[in-house]
Amino acid sequence: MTEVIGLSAFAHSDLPTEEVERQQEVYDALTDAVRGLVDATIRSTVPEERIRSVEERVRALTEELRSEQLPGPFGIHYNDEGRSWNWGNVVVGRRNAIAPPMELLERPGGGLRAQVELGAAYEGPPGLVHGGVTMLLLDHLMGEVGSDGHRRVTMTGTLTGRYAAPTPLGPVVLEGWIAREEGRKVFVEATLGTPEAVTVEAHGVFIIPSWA
Ligand SMILES: CC(C)(COP(=O)(O)OP(=O)(O)OC[C@H]1O[C@@H](n2cnc3c(N)ncnc32)[C@H](O)[C@@H]1OP(=O)(O)O)[C@@H](O)C(=O)NCCC(=O)NCCSC(=O)Cc1ccccc1
Repeated sequence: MTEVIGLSAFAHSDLPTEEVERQQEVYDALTDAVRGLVDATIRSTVPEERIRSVEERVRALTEELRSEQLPGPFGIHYNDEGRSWNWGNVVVGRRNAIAPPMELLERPGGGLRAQVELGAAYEGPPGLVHGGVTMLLLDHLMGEVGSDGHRRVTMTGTLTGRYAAPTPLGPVVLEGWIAREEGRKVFVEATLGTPEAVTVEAHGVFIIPSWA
């Protein structure tokens, strides 16, 4: 059953959490393999004729996966045990090879933190993380912070960032916290950087929508 709330589609599922976890392991392995393929596609130096042969085999694998597929995006699924899974999400999706993926952890003192490894697929300026990617990760983390443990829905209203220094590809750390709240507005602050230094500071107004 799919329930449409505001702009989002949430699908109720009868899958028990144990089965969700089992399936997640299966897809984690596939997604990790595809992520490796993305990185290898960028960095491979094998001769051109081998590239053509790999292309044919990748197309065949894609056809095999497409033989049975959803009519649209994955959406957010949830069961009666309170487990939800958004495996298509561009930042945290366990079946999305574009997602690093980012795993969210509790931040001491409140809010959330995360550590991700950003490789060649996230490059903007040479050797550096694309500025849009850093804001993508920050937006997601800050949205989750604003939701206060999924207690409420929040959507990004306004997001601003200050790029204080370039972010090299490699390990990246993020943290975000609620600065204050005014009615339906949740003011969230966050930082992103290397394990040694903050490179981006972000401020966001996350809104609890009128329809929520
Ligand atoms: C929902 C809303 C943002 C606001 O609509 P309504 O509910 O009708 O709001 P209403 O007009 O009743 O004003 C209430 C109060 O709020 C204020 N205010 C209003 N707007 C803004 C503003 N832009 N910026 C700042 N403040 C604003 C307004 O002045 C008023 O303040 P007041 O009480 O007078 O002091 C709507 O414009 C929308 O859907 N925009 C698209 C959002 C979208 O697509 N975002 C991207 C996808 S989410 C994502 O990717 C991240 C994510 C990841 C993971 C997890 C979670 C998140």
